Amino acid sequence: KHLIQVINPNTNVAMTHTIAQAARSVAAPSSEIIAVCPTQGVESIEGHFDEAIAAIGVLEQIKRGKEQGVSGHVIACFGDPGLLAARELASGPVIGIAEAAMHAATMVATRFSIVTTLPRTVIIARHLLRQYGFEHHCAALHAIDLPVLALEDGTGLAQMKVRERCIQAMKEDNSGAIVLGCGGMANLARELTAELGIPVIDGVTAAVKMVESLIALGLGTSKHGDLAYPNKKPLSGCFDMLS
Ligand SMILES: NC(=O)NC1=NC(=O)NC1=O
Repeated sequence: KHLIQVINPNTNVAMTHTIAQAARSVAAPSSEIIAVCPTQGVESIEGHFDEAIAAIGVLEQIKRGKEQGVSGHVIACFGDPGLLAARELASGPVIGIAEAAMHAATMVATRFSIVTTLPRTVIIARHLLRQYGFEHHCAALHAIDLPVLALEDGTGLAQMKVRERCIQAMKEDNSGAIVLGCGGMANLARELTAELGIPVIDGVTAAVKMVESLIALGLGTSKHGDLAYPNKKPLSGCFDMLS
């Protein structure tokens, strides 16, 4: 069995469960999903400040996963917080859910739209589109204008808004696919794909399958150059947990 660590970078236990369920729904029989979230940090990630905090928790979990002998890691937040730092620490592959969903979308459509949570997180998705080279593949970005944890409040309002926004995007953007812009939306993709008749892509499930593929190909994170293990140096205060 290959252990695959799926990290919810926020500390919300309900969302960690949503993410874990989605990951396990597609995991191969040869994979075992270990779903975790930081021991300390922020309950939802809705901007640059939250991402900076969450990145430390991601690194702490990457280190723990390595100690547990996991074969690969997923960063299950649509900002892919701490992705490159995590790749320096990791031996196996590390894939972010935005990266995974965007790549999958470009394989099934020439253009895709993104439906995310708060308007202020749209800029983070834009930065990732540029970083990954997908600016010209993304036709539009939409926000349901609800906070991330509305997806776990049990009212179904956020899920209804996601559905409405996906239908609107399909009509307005002339995109062939839609990317769900939050780890907490992971359980909505299959139903929306069936109902809308358009690939609606969740990054958690996409990332799990991509990590499995890289593991099967014998591809870990390159340790040649900038993703080599961090230079050894003393880490002071609370950061000594990372040394
Ligand atoms: N765009 C987002 O909603 N990002 C996210 N914040 C979280 O806490 N999890 C996400 O996926």
